Amino acid sequence: MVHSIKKVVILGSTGSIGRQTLEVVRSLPDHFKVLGLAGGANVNLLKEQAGEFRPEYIYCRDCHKESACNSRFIPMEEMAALPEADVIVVATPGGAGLQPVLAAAKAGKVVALANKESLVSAGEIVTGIVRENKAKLLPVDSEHSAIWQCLSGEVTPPSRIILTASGGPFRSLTKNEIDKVTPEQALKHPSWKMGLKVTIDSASLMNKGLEIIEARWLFDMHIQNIQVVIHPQSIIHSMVEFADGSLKAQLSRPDMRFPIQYALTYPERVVNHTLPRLNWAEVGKLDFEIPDMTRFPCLGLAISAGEEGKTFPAALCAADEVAVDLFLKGKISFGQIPELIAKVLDAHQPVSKPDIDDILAADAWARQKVTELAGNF
Ligand SMILES: NC(=O)C1=CN([C@@H]2O[C@H](COP(=O)(O)OP(=O)(O)OC[C@H]3O[C@@H](n4cnc5c(N)ncnc54)[C@H](OP(=O)(O)O)[C@@H]3O)[C@@H](O)[C@H]2O)C=CC1
Ligand SMILES: CC(=O)[C@@H](O)[C@H](O)COP(=O)(O)O
Repeated sequence: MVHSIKKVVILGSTGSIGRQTLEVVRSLPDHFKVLGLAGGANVNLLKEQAGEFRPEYIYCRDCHKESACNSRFIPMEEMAALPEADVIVVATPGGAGLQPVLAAAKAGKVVALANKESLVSAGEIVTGIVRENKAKLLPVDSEHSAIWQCLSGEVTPPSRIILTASGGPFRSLTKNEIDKVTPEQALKHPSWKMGLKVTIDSASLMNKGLEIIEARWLFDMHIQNIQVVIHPQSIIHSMVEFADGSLKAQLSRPDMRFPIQYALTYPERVVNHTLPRLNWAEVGKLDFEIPDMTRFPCLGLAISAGEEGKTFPAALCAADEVAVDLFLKGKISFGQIPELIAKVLDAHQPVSKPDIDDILAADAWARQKVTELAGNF
């Protein structure tokens, strides 16, 4: 089949998703050209990537314009809207991902979306701008890529989405034990190698809560029809149930290059011999459990914020981002992450039908509130 070479922009190229995106690009040189790269603090890696992939455009948060490399230095929002770009990979984490997603959506781009917080905080606004400008949101998050793939070819909406969760490293610990774990323990994810923030969110099950809200916007489902099942092997990436009770699931080895490649080559599927195949003899069996919201209160907090809507999800996201950072810096315990978020949500004065300024104000308020509350601990 004849295919054109897609020009790809990668925001967050020095992170876990960014590096794996570049691995996919490297393994399929006839399919992609890197048009732009953006990173934060890891200036040396960004320079190395720029040397190898020779992007026309670059952005680096922590370096001076002239020191990055030979590429043209432009802001991330401008890079996300480049007219010649075929696909924009947004893998900048947390609140830093929102403005690039909005810029790409306003420019009608195809967005391979790894950043989940933008949809959690401002799902209605982002999906509205996507629709108005005929942009496309292609999920990279493994669970949402799985659901997207399961829905392919279906003409009736699903009755239920079942998100799988690894359960994280503390799946079998008691509440008391979980509350006291160290950052080092929490960063040992059993099945995925990811950035710091999403790894801590996985350990607290906040990640699954954020993913419920993300799925709500991506697939236009009520939160009550999105459920979570613990599946420690992380081989089934999620499932969809239809009106007739039939279920579809998507499976692969836990390797983010699968959903990244699918989003980049969509609607085609492309042979890539560097991607690992499932060995059923090695897999042996697949296990499932129901999540325990008493031991993992972050999941319940996210579901409540998602059901309440308004500016609650934006406050949840921002509070979580700051709380995770405080935990990683040793300033609060793991058990204090949900405690702080619950207090922030209790104190939040929500705005109904928020516009983007309301979302940004809720985000700023929650960041300040959580810092203030943590100071009292
Ligand atoms: N990792 C994974 O497997 C998965 C991740 N996701 C989501 O994808 C997103 C990225 O995750 P992940 O790759 O793990 O994160 P990482 O922390 O590994 O990488 C983050 C990237 O963003 C850059 N960055 C951070 N802050 C800024 C900023 N303010 N301005 C510009 N660049 C910035 C970092 O630059 P630098 O390193 O140079 O500082 C780095 O390139 C998150 O939203 C996460 O939830 C979703 C599913 C799976
Ligand atoms: C790899 C990916 O997409 C993550 O969202 C991952 O699923 C996190 O693992 P948990 O299932 O432990 O949250």
